[in-house]
Amino acid sequence: MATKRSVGTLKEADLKGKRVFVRVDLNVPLDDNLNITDDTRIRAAIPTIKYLTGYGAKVILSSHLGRPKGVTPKYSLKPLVPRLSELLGSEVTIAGDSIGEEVEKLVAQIPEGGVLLLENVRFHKEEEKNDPEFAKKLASLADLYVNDAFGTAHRAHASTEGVAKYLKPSVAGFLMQKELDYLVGAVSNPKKPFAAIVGGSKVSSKIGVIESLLEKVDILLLGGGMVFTFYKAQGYSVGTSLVEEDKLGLATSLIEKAKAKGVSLLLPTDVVIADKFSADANDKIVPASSIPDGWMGLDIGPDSIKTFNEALDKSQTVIWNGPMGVFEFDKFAAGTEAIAKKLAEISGKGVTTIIGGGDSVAAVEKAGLADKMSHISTGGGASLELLEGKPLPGVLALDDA
Ligand SMILES: Nc1ncnc2c1ncn2[C@@H]1O[C@H](COP(=O)(O)OP(=O)(O)OP(=O)(O)O)[C@@H](O)[C@H]1O
Ligand SMILES: O=C(O)[C@H](O)COP(=O)(O)O
Repeated sequence: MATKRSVGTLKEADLKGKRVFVRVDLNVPLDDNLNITDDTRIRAAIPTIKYLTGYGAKVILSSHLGRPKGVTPKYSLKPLVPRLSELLGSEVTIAGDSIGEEVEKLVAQIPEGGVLLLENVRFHKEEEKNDPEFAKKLASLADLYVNDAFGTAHRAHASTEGVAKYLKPSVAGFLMQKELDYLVGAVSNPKKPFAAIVGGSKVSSKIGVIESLLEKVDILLLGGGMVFTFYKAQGYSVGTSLVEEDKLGLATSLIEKAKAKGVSLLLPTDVVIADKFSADANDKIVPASSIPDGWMGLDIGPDSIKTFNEALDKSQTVIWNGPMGVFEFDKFAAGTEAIAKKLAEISGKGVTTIIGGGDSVAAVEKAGLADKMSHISTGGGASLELLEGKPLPGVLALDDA
């Protein structure tokens, strides 16, 4: 069963004076000094919280951070409090735990329109086990449940799935709804022609998404490290490029499947190659069919960019997952940047452009083009699973619309 798109949403009448348990995904990157290096997920959580406080609800926020094994100070949510308070325009209180007497006392003290942030919910091993008793304890804190943690919706954990069984109504927040509108709505009912761009390092991690997209798209553009497995399967020499030897047959069958479905599958025609995997490697551009021994492909070349751009100019809906090359190294970032620029340009002409999480989002942000896209997903793994057509437990657990 694919994930449903229509879930119950927030209704103002239910809110005044109510205690609302809001699961958000505040799993943001922190540096060694615990400074937030990208606050996108905090900003994305704000509209739902503001809506709830604006209608006089008492908001209990819950999130995980990282993958702690037990209570681990470096995974505390405390460093997030100043930024969260600043963005909300009001002081957020943090509890020392997510269940227990102290938490219950703090919940009882939340004023109408106030926000209490519970400590990292993964400090309890019962969270990831989706332990029903733990879920019941979380549920007992509140009158209703809002799940706005799209980035964690692929996890069936106590605060993302279990709690919805014990707390009604259980509804989606605005971020969750927006993600579903784009990643389920636009993809299942796209304006055509519909193009997908899939890149990233390995074909093995994108098989599901490629197979699922082949059922829906008119054009499929492939880039990144995975293309060398496709080249090798076609008999090209690929030098020392990334190749998954056990996926050669799969690459051939994906090419055949595209043909059978009438999908225009475009592989890069030229590549930027390097003599080592390094930012200061020597580089040159060669046709895809002639990568010399000892060299590896690290980006798509200018001819491929031109062909990909022409295909994108014909499209009305575009979804992008995975960079075209090793964009972390400036020398091999041009292909990824070119795609980001083209998508920004066609977005301005009314084309729906969806960036499906993970490294492609980082690349779009690095290029300063994030606000030009129709939708940038806050979920890496979650958006990939959704695009693969897998049900998301955190969404399935919510009430129907
Ligand atoms: N030609 C290449 N050779 C080796 N690595 C590559 C190549 N092209 C891209 N990559 C690497 O692929 C990585 C991204 O791959 P991944 O499959 O994780 O993409 P993603 O789906 O966008 O990210 P995430 O897994 O975070 O959602 C980048 O770190 C990039 O450097
Ligand atoms: O960053 C993510 O993808 C989400 O916050 C989920 O985190 P997890 O992979 O540790 O479950």
